[in-house]
Amino acid sequence: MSEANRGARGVAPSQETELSEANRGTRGVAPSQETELSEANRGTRGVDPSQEAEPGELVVSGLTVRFAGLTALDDVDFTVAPGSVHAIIGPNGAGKSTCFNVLSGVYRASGGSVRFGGAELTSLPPHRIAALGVARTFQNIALSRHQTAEDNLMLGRHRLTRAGFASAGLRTPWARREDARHRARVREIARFVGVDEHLAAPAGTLPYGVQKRLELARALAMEPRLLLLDEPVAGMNGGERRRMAEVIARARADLGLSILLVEHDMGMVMRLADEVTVLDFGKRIAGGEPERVQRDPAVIRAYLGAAHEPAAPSHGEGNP
Ligand SMILES: Nc1ncnc2c1ncn2[C@@H]1O[C@H](COP(=O)(O)OP(=O)(O)OP(=O)(O)O)[C@@H](O)[C@H]1O
Repeated sequence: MSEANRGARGVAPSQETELSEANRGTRGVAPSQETELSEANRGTRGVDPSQEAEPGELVVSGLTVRFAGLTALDDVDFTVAPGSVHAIIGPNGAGKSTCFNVLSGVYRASGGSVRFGGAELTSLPPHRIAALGVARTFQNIALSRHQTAEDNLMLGRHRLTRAGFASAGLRTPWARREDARHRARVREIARFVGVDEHLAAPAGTLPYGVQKRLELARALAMEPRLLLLDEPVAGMNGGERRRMAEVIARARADLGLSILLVEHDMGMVMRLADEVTVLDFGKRIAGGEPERVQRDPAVIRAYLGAAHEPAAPSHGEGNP
């Protein structure tokens, strides 16, 4: 698959090497980052070492989220293997976005655990989770519309920037060199995602499909190890979908990222995912390889049920 990809996209090998080299260079090598990472790793709060996730592995166990009387996630388990694409699917209101919001620190879990590598994420705020190498995109585009595409990508590099506010503001030579380094990397990522020709344009003026790829580029600009993509092709036309799918496949193949994907487009899921977790009314009802999950009677029932309901069923009352 990776060979086929390489053939199809026509990226010169030198460019590819440069990208992965640069990626290796920036990812987790700066001493300040290392310290932060290992500190978070150390803060594993007395968990049995035998339950430690492998490096880069995401282990979700017993994850439960309650909102006043409504159980949005109910004892959900799944594991994302390092370097794999894992999709979370399910009818509307199944709990997919809630799951993402817990993983990225936006929502607090009511119970259960989310471990990434050695770190427990459920007690960490979003910026600490991002510092561990978890980046996300949103269902609705969340770019800074009036800033240029390039500046939006530079925002993604914020946590990797070591120049303090004062030296950056005073434009010391050191801060200028750092800025140039980040801008070079941003251009490289923009090329990788295919938005480099739009870098000077205000983000809000760009076509929808380009904005969605720009969001992905901003997440990549954080040099993540795990990418959370919330409906990356929602609202796109066929051509844009294919292009996005290709970029996601390359992010896994060339950058070695783990990718967790929430997506309604089953074609995308079948094409991209190594493994699928199916949620319905907050519960995990099936999981495994896409081909098998697609034929699972519980999954078919969940989707047909949703399609045949006059309105989305309410979770509140009947849920345990
Ligand atoms: N902040 C919140 N407060 C109260 N209820 C919420 C909140 N966020 C989500 N919910 C509820 O939790 C349930 C799961 O919602 P969620 O958005 O996670 O589902 P989803 O699978 O992402 O749906 P969709 O495919 O429509 O985006 C829904 O019943 C939703 O109304």
